[in-house]
Amino acid sequence: MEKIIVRGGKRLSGTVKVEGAKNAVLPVIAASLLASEGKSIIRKVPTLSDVYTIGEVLRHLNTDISFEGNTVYIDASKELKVEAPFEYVRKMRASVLVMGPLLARQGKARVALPGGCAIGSRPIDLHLKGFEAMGARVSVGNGYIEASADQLTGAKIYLDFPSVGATQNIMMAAVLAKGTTILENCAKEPEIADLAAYLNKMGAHVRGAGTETIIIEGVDTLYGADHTIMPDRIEAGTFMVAAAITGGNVLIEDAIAEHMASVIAKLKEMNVKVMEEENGLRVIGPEKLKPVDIKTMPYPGFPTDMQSQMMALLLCAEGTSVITETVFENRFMHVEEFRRMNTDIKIEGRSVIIQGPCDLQGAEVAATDLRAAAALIIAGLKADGYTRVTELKHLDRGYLDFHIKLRGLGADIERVHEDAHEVTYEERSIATDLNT
Ligand SMILES: CC(=O)N[C@H]1[C@@H](OP(=O)(O)OP(=O)(O)OC[C@H]2O[C@@H](n3ccc(=O)[nH]c3=O)[C@H](O)[C@@H]2O)O[C@H](CO)[C@@H](O)[C@@H]1O
Ligand SMILES: C=C(OP(=O)(O)O)C(=O)O
Repeated sequence: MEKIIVRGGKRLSGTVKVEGAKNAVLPVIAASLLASEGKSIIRKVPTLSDVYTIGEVLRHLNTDISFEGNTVYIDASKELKVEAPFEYVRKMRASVLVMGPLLARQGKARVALPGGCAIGSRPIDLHLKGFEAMGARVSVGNGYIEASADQLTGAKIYLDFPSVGATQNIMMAAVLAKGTTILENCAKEPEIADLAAYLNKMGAHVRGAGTETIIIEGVDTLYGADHTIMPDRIEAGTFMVAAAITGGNVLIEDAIAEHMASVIAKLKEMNVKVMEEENGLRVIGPEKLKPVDIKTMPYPGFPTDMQSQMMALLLCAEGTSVITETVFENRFMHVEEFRRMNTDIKIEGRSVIIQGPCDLQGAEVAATDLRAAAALIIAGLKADGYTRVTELKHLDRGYLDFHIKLRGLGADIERVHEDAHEVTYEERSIATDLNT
């Protein structure tokens, strides 16, 4: 078993660069299945375990995919298989994003039901309703969802909730449908606009991505395209919180302020200085943090993917803060782990009440999801003594070289095997690299 061991008390300073966004690259790689001609080149790809998993799914579906550093080459021109088995979907629910492209291109998709996960039940009914509205027959049986249609047709679709995944899956189905699709109340996350930009480079006609109405005119054929993935706004936000909790001074290179307005607003309300510089955002942590209330919401609201990291920061604020989680039904599993670090947190329904400032103490804690992993490490940066964080498979889904980047900023942190030798970058790459 691997652990990250962090000894609190160091102020972070220096520069850290963010990777391409995990939540942008997964749908973009899935969308590459739509190209029946030509090859795609995807740049600034973070080499995370989730990215290798979607790569395995594409290989299984009969595409040629290869990784060279941060660039991925995809040739999906051969006849595709249509089934994404449970072994992949179980590892990563975003595997369901191959459903829209397969249905659009092959007229059929069979994908294992994703089931719940550590943050809630996460159904995909809105994805399926969208496919049905475009004329697909959808059935569920033996743990699989099957959808088929000789030719999808454009439709007017209203999403009951602005689901990120449903917006992406329906968009990817609609680009090859006959006629026009109008998708209303859709998700407005920057990752949706990134996907639309890639689809348009492939020859699609998508307008309005990033607003609540997306209009898609179907085309007959899509082609491979060259696309650079947007910077990861959640990784950027995570380092902003890490800088703030240590009273540090850190430049987060490639962070885009426009993508992070809600996070920046809350940090400023807490007395953290956030300044836009030419190549990123500078964050300077204050002597004393002010408490704030936070409610997670779809974009441009406060992101649920920053909720646990902000909880770590609010533990150090002078007074009472309330966090309300409205996006996922059960994303407070990390509270029990924070309690092991001498904190005062109460859960009331969908809210937590945090009484700060806590005298954080290092402890052995287990990551419950990928953002919780980062949040526990961040708390460890401030805690007295050693914090040992286990279940690092979650961290590796979403953060590349997290401890190495923190150490570059001055943190006292290492990643070790149970037998206590430090895990090198090469060892981890060998363990996850699809090409070996
Ligand atoms: C790979 C990726 O990009 N993951 C992100 C994506 O997940 P994901 O696309 O799964 O998130 P959604 O926006 O779809 O889910 C939000 C809420 O809608 C519900 N829902 C969703 C679809 C559906 O058909 N029915 C339904 O009820 C979900 O259970 C959840 O409560 O957006 C989330 C919300 O910003 C982020 O936390 C995830 O990091
Ligand atoms: C919840 C997340 O991802 P996923 O939807 O892939 O589980 C996340 O990125 O915080």
